Amino acid sequence: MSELLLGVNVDHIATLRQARGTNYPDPVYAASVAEHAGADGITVHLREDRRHIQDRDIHVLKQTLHTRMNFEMAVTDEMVAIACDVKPVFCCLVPEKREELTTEGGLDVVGQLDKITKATEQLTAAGIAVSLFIDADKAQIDAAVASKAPYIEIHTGHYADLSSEEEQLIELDRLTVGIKYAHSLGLKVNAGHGLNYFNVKPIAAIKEIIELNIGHAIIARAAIDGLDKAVRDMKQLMLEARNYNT
Ligand SMILES: CC(=O)[C@@H](O)[C@H](O)COP(=O)(O)O
Ligand SMILES: NCC(=O)COP(=O)(O)O
Repeated sequence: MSELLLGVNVDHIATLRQARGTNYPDPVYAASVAEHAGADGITVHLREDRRHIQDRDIHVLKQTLHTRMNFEMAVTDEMVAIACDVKPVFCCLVPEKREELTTEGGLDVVGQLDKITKATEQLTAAGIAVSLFIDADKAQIDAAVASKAPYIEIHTGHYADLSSEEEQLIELDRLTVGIKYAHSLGLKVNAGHGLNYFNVKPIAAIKEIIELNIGHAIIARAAIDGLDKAVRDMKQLMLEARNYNT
C-alpha cells in the first residue's frame, strides 16, 4: 500500500506571531523543523486579510523549503498573480470569507466552474499542480474533473466537528464513498481540515488518499510537546493506520 504523505500547515505558528506583531515564532523556521521531523510538505494559506501567513513568509519559504509548498489561496486575481510569481509545487483553491474563523466548507466548483477552470488553466500554465478543496459531494467531484484540476482535497471538517461516534461513522462512510468515486475518475485525492491525534486514523486508513494536510492540531500539540515530536507522533499514527489496514 502506498505511503500516506503528511503536509504540515504552519498557519497557526503565524497566528501566534501576529498576535503581538513580533517577528517570532517564524513559520519559516517551523517549516524547517517540521520537515526535519518528517513532514512531506508544508502548507500555507495566504488569506486576503493576512490574518496569519504574510507575503514575506511565502517568498522566504519558496527559497528555503526542502520538501515542497502547498499554497492555499482563494480564487482571486490577486492570489493567482502571487502564485504565478512564486510558483509553488501545489496550489489548493479554497473558499474564503473575511468573517470566518476558519474554513467553513468546500469550494463551490459547480457554481463557479468557468472561474475555477480559468484559474486552474493559469496556474497550470505556470507549472503549478492545482488542487480544489471540496466537500465529498458527487456533483462537486464531477465539476472538479470538468475543471481539469489534477488534485482535490476532501474537506474533513464536518467529520472532525461531530461528537457522536455514530454520526462520525456515518460521515466517515460518506467521505469514503466520495474519495473512492473521485479516485475512480482519475483524480488525485488529498484530505484535510480539523484532523487531530484522536480522529486521524480512520481517515488515514482510506487507501485512495495520497496526502493529509494537518495544521491546527499539530501546532496546538507543539505548544505542549514541541513541534518535532508533534509531527513525528502524527506521522506515526498515519503509518499505523495505513499499515494496519493493508
Ligand atoms: C482549507 C483548510 O481547511 C485550511 O487549510 C485553512 O488554512 C484553514 O484556514 P485557517 O488556517 O485560517 O484556519
Ligand atoms: N487543508 C487543511 C489544512 O491545511 C490544515 O487544516 P487544519 O488541520 O488546520 O484544520
